[in-house]
Amino acid sequence: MATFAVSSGTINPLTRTLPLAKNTKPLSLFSLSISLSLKASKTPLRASSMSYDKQLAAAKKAASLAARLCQKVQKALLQADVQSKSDKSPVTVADYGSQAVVSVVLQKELDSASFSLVAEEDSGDLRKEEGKETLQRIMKLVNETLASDETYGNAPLSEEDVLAAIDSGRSEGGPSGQHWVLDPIDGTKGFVRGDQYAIALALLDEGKAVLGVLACPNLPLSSVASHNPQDPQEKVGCLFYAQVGSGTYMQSLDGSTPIKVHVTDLDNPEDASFFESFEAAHSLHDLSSSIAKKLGVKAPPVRIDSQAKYGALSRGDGAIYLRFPHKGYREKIWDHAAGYLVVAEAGGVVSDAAGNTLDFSRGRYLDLHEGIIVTNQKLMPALLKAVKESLNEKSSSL
Ligand SMILES: Nc1ncnc2c1ncn2[C@@H]1O[C@H](COP(=O)(O)O)[C@@H](OP(=O)(O)O)[C@H]1O
Ligand SMILES: [Mg+2]
Ligand SMILES: [Mg+2]
Ligand SMILES: [Mg+2]
Repeated sequence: MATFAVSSGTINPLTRTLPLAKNTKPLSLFSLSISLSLKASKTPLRASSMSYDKQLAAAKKAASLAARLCQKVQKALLQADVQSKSDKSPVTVADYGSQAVVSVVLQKELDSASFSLVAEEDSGDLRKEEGKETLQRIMKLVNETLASDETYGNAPLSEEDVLAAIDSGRSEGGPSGQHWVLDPIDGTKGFVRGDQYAIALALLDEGKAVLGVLACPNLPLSSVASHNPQDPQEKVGCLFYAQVGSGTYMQSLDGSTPIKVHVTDLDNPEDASFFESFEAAHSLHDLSSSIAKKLGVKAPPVRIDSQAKYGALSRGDGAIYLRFPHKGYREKIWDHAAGYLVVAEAGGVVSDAAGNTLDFSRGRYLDLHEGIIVTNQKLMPALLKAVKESLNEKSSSL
């Protein structure tokens, strides 16, 4: 299979040839390859106890276990060679299973009395007669996954427990109190293709994102830009996490020493590269091209699925992320909350096309002015200008 899937000036360096993350090399090798390729400093975690430390530890554990479940399903899916889009059942199983695992872990680790979760999936279809078999499969997967962690080994969940765990994600969120925000598999289409996906978990406090965790099982530990999927030595599986005011860290999903990451400090757009959705249905590729051209960006777009784009940008793999959904689409908070904080704490800026910061306090939807743009502080003024000009040209040509 090709190392790079190149089509019409586009690079997708992360094809399905990526191996799934496994327990592999000693930690020192991870640290070496990461620090060489990312030029990121190895910084010890802050010793002082922050107010969200306990929630962060629970969120990392929850996302890592959910990633384990997803990896298992994706592996089976690819081996069985049934990744046609018409066969949605394995995806459904992984989406629900991941949501149940995260919900259970958070409630076990934290005070469940005040637990509020805004999550993508609900159990409606699983409670129907035709959902019975799927529910059985999910229950088995969830129990196997929880049992793989020694702390949860001996109390298997019933079908009703699994349904309740999934449905705990029905919170509406909002501007007051604390709410977890979960996308159990972001980038479902990438997941089915064997490409990128993420488990994205954030915590909102009084409407603001205060924690962001992104588990990206297929993302290389080294930069996407230098990634060679045909190199069997190259490791994949990243866990990004950010706590408000404390920066962004990345470690291997297998548990290497965390390193602090930063967005690129590029100030010349000619040297920048930009990310966008792999799926043209999710973002207007033509509009991104026009913006990039105005800015003077020379490199072709890097198209990858899911909030792995935010993770990759937070460590400087690329400088810009452009997302312009088709008219009428309403963004959801779980598609951006975790990625937003991961980038913001790494020194980046995330805004809508008018330069407004994202507002996660309005419930399940993220209402904004046309599109989401992400870059570093130096490039943002020029990017906003290019976006404005391109949008004006687009509307005057209609
Ligand atoms: N028509 C559309 N326009 C924009 N985003 C869409 C869309 N249809 C689905 N999406 C969202 O795009 C997300 C994936 O983003 P990306 O293109 O960056 O991989 C999906 O998340 P899920 O896969 O969790 O459903 C979904 O929420
Ligand atoms: Mg999503
Ligand atoms: Mg999803
Ligand atoms: Mg979805």
